[in-house]
Amino acid sequence: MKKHKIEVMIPREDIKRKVRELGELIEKDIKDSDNEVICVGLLKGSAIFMADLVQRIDHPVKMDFMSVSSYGSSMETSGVVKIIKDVDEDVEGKDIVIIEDIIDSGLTLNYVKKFLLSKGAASVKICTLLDKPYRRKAEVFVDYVGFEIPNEFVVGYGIDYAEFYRNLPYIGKVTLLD
Ligand SMILES: O=P(O)(O)OC[C@H]1O[C@H](OP(=O)(O)OP(=O)(O)O)[C@H](O)[C@@H]1O
Ligand code: HPA
Repeated sequence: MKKHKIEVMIPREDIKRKVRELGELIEKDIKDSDNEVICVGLLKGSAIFMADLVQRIDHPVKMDFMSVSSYGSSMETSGVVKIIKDVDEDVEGKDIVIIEDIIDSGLTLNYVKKFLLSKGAASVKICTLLDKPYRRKAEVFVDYVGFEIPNEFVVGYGIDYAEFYRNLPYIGKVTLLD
């Protein structure tokens, strides 16, 4: 790992408040659906966000996880998305809410949304804690966004730099030092 420093970008109290708001929004949208609702977290980045968010949804939902990889270096995505672990649940006829930590190029969510629709999901919505809209390579409609952030490399609350820092309770900005 290169020499770097980390500064707080979004403190834990702001994340807490936002997670509560997102949970309420999702609850409002799903509570009248006759379909089963499955929250699908994308590993590993969404794990902490997902765990907090589902507790803020006052409606019975299932939890499932997918693992997808976009090959690349520790700070860049390559554009090639591959499914490492599929959902366990049958998604046919279900309402899916994909839970993601961050959207950057959009390639991951674009691919996963199409994949779940191709398996017969009745609807697929997307909830991301962070949105970096500046480097989109694929169009994705995001239904629920926590924070729009500048084009900085961030870590914490599930998000990693070379697999470290997922355990930080806040979102931090990484600056490389020379
Ligand atoms: O919009 P994109 O450019 O596709 O980038 C976003 C994806 O990249 C990161 O995942 P990563 O592949 O690093 O896996 P991780 O969740 O295990 O950290 C992040 O968690 C998103 O899933
Ligand atoms: O800012 C980021 N941090 C960590 N992983 C990422 N994947 C896309 N953007 C980021």
